[in-house]
Amino acid sequence: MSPIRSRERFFDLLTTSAVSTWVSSTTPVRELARGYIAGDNLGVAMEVAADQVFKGLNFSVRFLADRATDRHQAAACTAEALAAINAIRARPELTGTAELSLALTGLGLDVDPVLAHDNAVTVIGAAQEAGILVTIDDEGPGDHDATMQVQRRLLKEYPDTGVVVQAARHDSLDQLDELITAGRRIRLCKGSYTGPPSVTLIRPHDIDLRMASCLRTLLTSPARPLIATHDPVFVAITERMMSSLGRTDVEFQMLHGIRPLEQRRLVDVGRRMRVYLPYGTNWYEYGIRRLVERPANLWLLSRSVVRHR
Ligand SMILES: Cc1cc2nc3c(=O)[nH]c(=O)nc-3n(C[C@H](O)[C@H](O)[C@H](O)COP(=O)(O)OP(=O)(O)OC[C@H]3O[C@@H](n4cnc5c(N)ncnc54)[C@H](O)[C@@H]3O)c2cc1C
Repeated sequence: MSPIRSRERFFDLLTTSAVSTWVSSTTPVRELARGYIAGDNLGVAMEVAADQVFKGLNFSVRFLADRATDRHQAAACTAEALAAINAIRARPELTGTAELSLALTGLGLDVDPVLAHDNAVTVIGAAQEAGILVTIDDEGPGDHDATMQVQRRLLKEYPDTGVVVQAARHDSLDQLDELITAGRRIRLCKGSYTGPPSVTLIRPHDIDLRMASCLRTLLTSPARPLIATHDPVFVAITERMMSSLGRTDVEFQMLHGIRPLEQRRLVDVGRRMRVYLPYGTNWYEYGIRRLVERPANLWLLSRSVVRHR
C-alpha cells in the first residue's frame, strides 16, 4: 500500500471515537498534536499572531469548528469569524498583516450550500471593511465539489477572495486554468487529503511532479502565488524561479509549528511569509492530521493505539 494511503487509513483509525477518546488524553500525543495549534481560544491565538507579526511574519487565523449540522452551529461559526475580525481590528499593530482562512463546512455547507455562501458573504464583507484578507480552504475530496460551487459564486462577488489548489488532485492543472486571472490570490499546496484513485494522485513522487508543474504554471501566470509548503525542495525551486522571473509578489505560507526557523529565514532574506494559525478546543482532528503527515511521529502514535487495545 502506498505510504500516503496507509497514512490516511491510520488517520481514519485515530479519529474513530473509541480510539480518539483514548489518544487525545495520552500526554505525549496530546502535547505533540497541540504543538500545531495556536491556542484554545481567540485571545491566545491573537497573542501568537502578534508575536508572529513582531517577528516580521503575516498570519492567517483559522477557527477549528465542527462541521455545522444545523443553522445554529453555522451561525455560531460565523459569529466566531466576526469576533476574529473585531479582535484583529482592535490591535493596530496587526493592520495589513491578517488573513482569515475559512472552512465552508463550518459555515453550513452540509446544511445548505446557500447558507454557507450567505455566511461566507457576511464574513468576507466584514473582513473587507477591516482590510483583512480571506481565503477559502479546500477540505478534501468529499467537500471539494460543493466548495468549488460556492467559491465560484463568491469569486464573482468578491474577486479578492483567496482560493486553494491541491496539487495532488488529478484536475489541479485544470483548476489552475479556471482560476488564474490577474491578481487572483491562489494558495498552492500538495494537499492533505487522499481521495479515491480517480480523484487524487497517491504516489509521493507523482504528487511532487504535479506540484512542480502547478508551481511553474502559477509562477508564470498573472495570478498572485501563495506557495504553501514546508518542502525544502519546493521552497528552493520557488526562490530560484522568483529570481529568474523577477517576481517579488510571491508569498510563502507555512503551518504553525512546522519549520519555524525556515519561516524566520525566509523573512530575513526579504520574502513575504504567512503562518497559518489554527485555534479552538476542537484541535484533535487537525492535530492528528499533522502528526500522521510526519513519518517520525508514527511510532509514537502506533504505541498509543496498541496500548489502547
Ligand atoms: C498555509 C497552508 C494552508 C494549507 N491549506 C490547505 C488546504 O486548504 N487544503 C489542503 O488539502 N491542504 C492544505 N495545506 C496542507 C498541505 O496540503 C500539506 O498537507 C502540508 O503542507 C504538507 O505538505 P508539504 O508541501 O509541506 O510537503 P511534505 O512532503 O508533506 O513535507 C515536506 C517537509 O516538511 C516538513 N513537514 C511537513 N509536514 C509536517 C508535519 N506535519 N510536521 C512536521 N514537519 C512537517 C517535513 O520536514 C517534511 O519533510 C495547507 C498548508 C499550508 C502551509
